[in-house]
Amino acid sequence: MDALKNFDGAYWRDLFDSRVGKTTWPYGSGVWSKKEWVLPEIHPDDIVSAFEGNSNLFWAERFGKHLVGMNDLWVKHCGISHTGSFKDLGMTVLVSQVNRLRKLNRYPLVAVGCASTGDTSAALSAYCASADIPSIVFLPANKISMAQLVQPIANGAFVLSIDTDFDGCMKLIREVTSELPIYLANSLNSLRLEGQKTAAIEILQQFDWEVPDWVIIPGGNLGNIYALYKGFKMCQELGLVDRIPRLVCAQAANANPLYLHFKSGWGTDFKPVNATTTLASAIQIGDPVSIDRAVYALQKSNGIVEEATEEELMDAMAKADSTGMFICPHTGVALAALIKLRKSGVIGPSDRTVVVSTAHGLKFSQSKIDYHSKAIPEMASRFANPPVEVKADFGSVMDVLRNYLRDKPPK
Ligand SMILES: Cc1ncc(COP(=O)(O)O)c(C=O)c1O
Ligand SMILES: N[C@@H](CCOP(=O)(O)O)C(=O)O
Repeated sequence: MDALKNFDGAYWRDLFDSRVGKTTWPYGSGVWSKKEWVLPEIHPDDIVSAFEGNSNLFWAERFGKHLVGMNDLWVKHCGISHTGSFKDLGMTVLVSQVNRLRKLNRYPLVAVGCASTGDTSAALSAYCASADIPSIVFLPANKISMAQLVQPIANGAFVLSIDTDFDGCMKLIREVTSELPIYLANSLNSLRLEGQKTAAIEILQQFDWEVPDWVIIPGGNLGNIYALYKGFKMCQELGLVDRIPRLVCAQAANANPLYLHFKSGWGTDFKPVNATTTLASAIQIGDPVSIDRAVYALQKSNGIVEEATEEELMDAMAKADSTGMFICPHTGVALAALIKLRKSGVIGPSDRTVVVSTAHGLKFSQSKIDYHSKAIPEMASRFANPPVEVKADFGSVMDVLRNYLRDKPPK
């Protein structure tokens, strides 16, 4: 930081803005266009990048106006990315460093490994495959989506399907990487957070360096909420902006250890929980490795933790999709938290608010299929939009359409 402070805020703003939209290697990446803040020493030839980042900061006009009475609601689509989740931002940094270490031949690195609820393993396997580095992933059996599972398989990772949950996989990978020369790729490794923090810098850049009032992020292992905080804080400390947004971490009620800790007033000792099944499957985590980082970030940003039930998160996802988005259930958790915070008045109608969307909805399509076919037990699926089956003749089709159009007068 002292070295970075040799240059003022205007210098950094201009430097980062000058790289937007460029393909000069490696500055076409939303991560490596901030190389000096991420991993300054690495040579560009060692960088493993898919030009990740630079994701769409989408004005959620219709969801904002019609569902939460806001005109300044935005969704940062970090899931519109190479492997379909925000994990690419951190994985490019970690795999680049491993690539560099292997070339130095100083460390007996035989592979890179992670425990995963799906998206970390997808990102790790893709970036390792790109650099011809062996990858090993520990997955909780039958607890991730098919789309998530096929990614490491297709990318050539060594995939272990383990009869436990994510927390069990995380315990095992920590034990294994302390015994074997396998490099740990989970966000316990801070290299991941150095990449993920650039989403915060992008958000400020996309607002022309104006600071939003709120940023809402779904939380599981809790590395990302800290990474976003670090990105905002670096921008403040280096003079690019004069304040940071208030952060909200949104959790599934079925996997809500941070929420319970927050509601206890950040009581003396954090207690992990036994995370139970949630349709926001990627955050079914009861013993998050970055709990201390997340508490620090929330305390330093006057932050809040909210939770969402299964019905609340799925309804929020369905409503968001009905406004033209196609979000994952985890973004549904964040939007459900927003709805609650608007109802309680904590977030005001004119507050500029960003919801971080962490994965593409296509990775979790089965949950959407189940919702819209009303196949989720004990869930009303109020906004289900099932297809209408109709005989293949003109008369039957016209009858269905006349019925559908009857209460839709032309505008
Ligand atoms: C799609 C998705 N959203 C949100 C999260 C939560 O991120 P973190 O684990 O950094 O809290 C994860 C991973 O945990 C994820 O895969
Ligand atoms: N949801 C994550 C869980 C692991 O998170 P990490 O940031 O510690 O790798 C996943 O996609 O595996």
